[in-house]
Amino acid sequence: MRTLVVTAVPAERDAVTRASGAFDVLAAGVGPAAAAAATATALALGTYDLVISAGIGGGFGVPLGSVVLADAIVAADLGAETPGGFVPVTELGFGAVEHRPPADLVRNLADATGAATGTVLTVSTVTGTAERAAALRTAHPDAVAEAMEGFGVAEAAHQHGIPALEVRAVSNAVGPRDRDAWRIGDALTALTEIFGKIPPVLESWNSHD
Ligand SMILES: O=C(O)c1cccc(C(=O)CC[C@H]2O[C@@H](n3cnc4c(=O)[nH]cnc43)[C@H](O)[C@@H]2O)c1
Repeated sequence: MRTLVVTAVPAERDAVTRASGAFDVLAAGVGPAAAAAATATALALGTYDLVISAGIGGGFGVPLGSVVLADAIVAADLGAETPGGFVPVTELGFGAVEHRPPADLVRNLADATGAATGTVLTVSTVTGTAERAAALRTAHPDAVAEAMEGFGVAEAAHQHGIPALEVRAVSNAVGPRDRDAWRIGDALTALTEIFGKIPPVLESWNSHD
């Protein structure tokens, strides 16, 4: 199985490559557009069976330095503001706001790594207030993390007919901006640890499906 891992920045790419040589790893840039463009370009080669969006992220009620796996990858701010509140593009008759990774693979990975599972939100703006964090929690009660690239990677993968996963190591809590509280080093270490455990799970998933 050939797996492409898409990170935002070189530090995340290096955290993954330190763990294993089993992946092709690409640092695509920050945000869903850069992630989608780079992923689609790489997938056009036609050589990949799986794509993983990976990096650091903000956690909803999960410990800093822990890792979460997406069972749903959701574009949280793709829609329209209306007097009645936010309306996702799907309710306007367009596109998609959610991609679902293969459930059995997510379960196998969670069992092997101890990672928590849940919805991982993709946002174009890092949440920086308690009010916005509360609104996201209300709209997405199953959310465990937010980041900025997963939906772009998953959308590109979907358009190529390839499954996508999202793996986020939690560097900060989603909420009021507190840059000093971010634990980026711990999150990158956690990213390396989990990617060391992923290859055998992918191999056994591949051989059974
Ligand atoms: O505000 C700052 O000073 C600051 C310093 C370092 C990094 C940032 C980022 O915004 C990094 C965005 C980057 O990391 C992912 N990420 C990490 N935590 C979050 C979050 O709570 N919400 C959204 N994205 C997050 C994201 O995927 C980007 O690749 C800011």
